[in-house]
Amino acid sequence: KRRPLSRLLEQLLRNLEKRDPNQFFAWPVNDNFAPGYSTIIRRPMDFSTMKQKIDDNEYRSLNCFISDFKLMCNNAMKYNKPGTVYHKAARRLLHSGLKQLTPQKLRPLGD
Ligand SMILES: NC(=O)c1ccc2nc(N)sc2c1
Repeated sequence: KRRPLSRLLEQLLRNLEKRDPNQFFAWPVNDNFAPGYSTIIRRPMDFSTMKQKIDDNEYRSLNCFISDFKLMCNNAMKYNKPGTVYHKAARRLLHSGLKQLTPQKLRPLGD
């Protein structure tokens, strides 16, 4: 917790979770309610797993954290057909979440 990166990531995670009011991304997707999920999605990811990785100091950088966030959203856009509530929620979460994670001022300097 004391590590500066952990504190930052925990704050960012809380903000991302607020953008998922239906909690579609709160827990690992279960094959029982998502038929064939584990055969279609090779690398599952969800907010609870990201929280555990923060607590276990598994993220070495903000970029690693952002990669897991993108993975989680892209998994949902792969498994769920366009037009479904899940696909729409994933696309919306990805775009609004990235705006928070990579605002212009945070982007590396350069062209
Ligand atoms: N994150 C997801 O892809 C996701 C979440 C919840 C859910 N519930 C279903 N019946 S399919 C499904 C997919």
